[in-house]
Amino acid sequence: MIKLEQVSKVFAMEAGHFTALKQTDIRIGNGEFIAIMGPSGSGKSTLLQLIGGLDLPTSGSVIVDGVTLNQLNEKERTLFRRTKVGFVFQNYQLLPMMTAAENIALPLAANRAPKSEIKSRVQRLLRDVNLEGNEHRFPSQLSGGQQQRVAIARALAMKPQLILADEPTGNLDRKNGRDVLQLLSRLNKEEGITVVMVTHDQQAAQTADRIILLRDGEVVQEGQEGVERR
Ligand SMILES: Nc1ncnc2c1ncn2[C@@H]1O[C@H](COP(=O)(O)OP(=O)(O)OP(=O)(O)O)[C@@H](O)[C@H]1O
Repeated sequence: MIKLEQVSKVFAMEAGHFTALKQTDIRIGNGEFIAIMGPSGSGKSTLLQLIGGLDLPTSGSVIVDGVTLNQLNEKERTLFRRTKVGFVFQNYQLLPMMTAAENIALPLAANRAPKSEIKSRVQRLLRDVNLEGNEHRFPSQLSGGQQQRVAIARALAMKPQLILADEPTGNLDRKNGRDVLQLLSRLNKEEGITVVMVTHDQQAAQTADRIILLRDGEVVQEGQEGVERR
């Protein structure tokens, strides 16, 4: 369960302060697939960063599976991110000098998993995202959709129960976008992984169980409206 209680995020800037999130309360249950929507600048990415412990709220609490993230020290927060959350970004964020397999192996290597275990886990992950045979390719030798699937495999490496995806289909054409959404949906339905996805795309949002709509740092609508379960 993800709980945001009266969460505000204020950025200090030269010209003064900017409030990106205003005393926001949000609840997301385990196993939900949530789409976060809203106009540009409404606070979507800020919200995702707070849930993932990439940033801290100015006030209020972010609680993930009973752990209050703003009470963790830096080291504990890093461990939380590395072991509990899989991050997926619009621009994939793969390391260009590493092969698909090496990119997927990164979180396992960072966690000092034994080499043999890394090898078998990477093979399994490549299979899971339908990229067998591409392990030795570099990101530049893969399509956008394939790169995003490598990024999803990397996000899954530590077997997180939560995936946070910021515009995962934003750079993809329709077909590749659909494949990525189907993959996220399958992980959600079959593995019970909670997915929180920021998207501008109404059609992508239809994959979710529930849409949370933000405007000017506030939740303006939350619920099933317009959402068709596939
Ligand atoms: N580090 C920062 N310093 C100052 N202002 C910031 C910072 N990060 C975000 N903001 C501001 O907070 C507001 C919300 O940003 P955020 O990235 O969460 O919006 P968004 O809804 O994800 O937008 P988009 O759809 O364009 O990605 C924006 O006005 C942005 O300029």
